[in-house]
Amino acid sequence: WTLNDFDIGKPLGRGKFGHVYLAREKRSNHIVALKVLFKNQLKQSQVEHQLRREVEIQSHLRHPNILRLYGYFYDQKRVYLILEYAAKGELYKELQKCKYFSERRAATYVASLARALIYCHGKHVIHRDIKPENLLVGAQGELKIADFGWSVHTFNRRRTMCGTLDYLPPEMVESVEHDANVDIWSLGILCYEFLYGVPPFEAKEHSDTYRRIVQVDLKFPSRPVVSSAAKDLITQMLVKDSSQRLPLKKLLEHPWIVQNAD
Ligand SMILES: CC(C)CCNC(=O)Cn1cc(-c2ccc3c(-c4nc5ccccc5[nH]4)n[nH]c3c2)cn1
Repeated sequence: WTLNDFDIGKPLGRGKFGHVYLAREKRSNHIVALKVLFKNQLKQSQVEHQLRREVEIQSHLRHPNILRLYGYFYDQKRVYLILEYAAKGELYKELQKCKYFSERRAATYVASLARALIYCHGKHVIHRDIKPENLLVGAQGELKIADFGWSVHTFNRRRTMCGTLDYLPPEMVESVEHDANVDIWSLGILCYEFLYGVPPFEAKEHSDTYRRIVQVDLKFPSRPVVSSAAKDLITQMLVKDSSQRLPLKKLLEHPWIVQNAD
């Protein structure tokens, strides 16, 4: 591929992804999202090898709820990622607009994310960074894990935690090694945020958020009204001991998911 294979359209997202443009591949008229990364920026942050590894992983992941990486190419100064275009944009904008989701919508999203994570874990890929900012919505309203987090992961390794801590499980906050069960925790956080509009351990100061996470200081507000089945599921996912968290396969059999997910 080269840049000449594409007609470039409007910028997507708000530049927080770096530069991502709507683009159309000329021969097939296929619409894609073209992400442009500057080589000198990659060099500065020593992420070239990480990027190559992420590209390698992502190009082998084929799942309806994981945003496709179709390919990549580069020129003198830039690396271009040819990504799937998600017609309905960023999920968190939708969440901000309607404050919180219905139980049916939340359960449908959680079930599709659980299936995507089961697929990833089956391929020994973990920590798909599933906070709302990393989720896009396809033309049929289906969720797509876009995993912008690859750069956040990398920088996190080199710098103190930046951005929100809300999604980090105790083992990561206490920076002990983590396994696929971190994704169960993050999905529990996401499920809570879908239903209440805010993550469970949110606090003004990072230090307070840390403390609430490691103490699993889980409280359910009285508003909005949420079913006890939903609260039961969240309680089984937000468990400090990662080996005691509800396995994703069991999540798909939980009454709240069975009764509410489409
Ligand atoms: C290193 C590598 C393999 C990771 C690959 N993943 C990324 O680079 C993550 N990433 C995805 C994007 C991205 C951003 C926005 C979109 C969109 C999109 N559709 C929209 C519709 C309306 C409004 C905004 C939209 N953005 N579709 N696909 C996208 C893809 C940006 N970075």
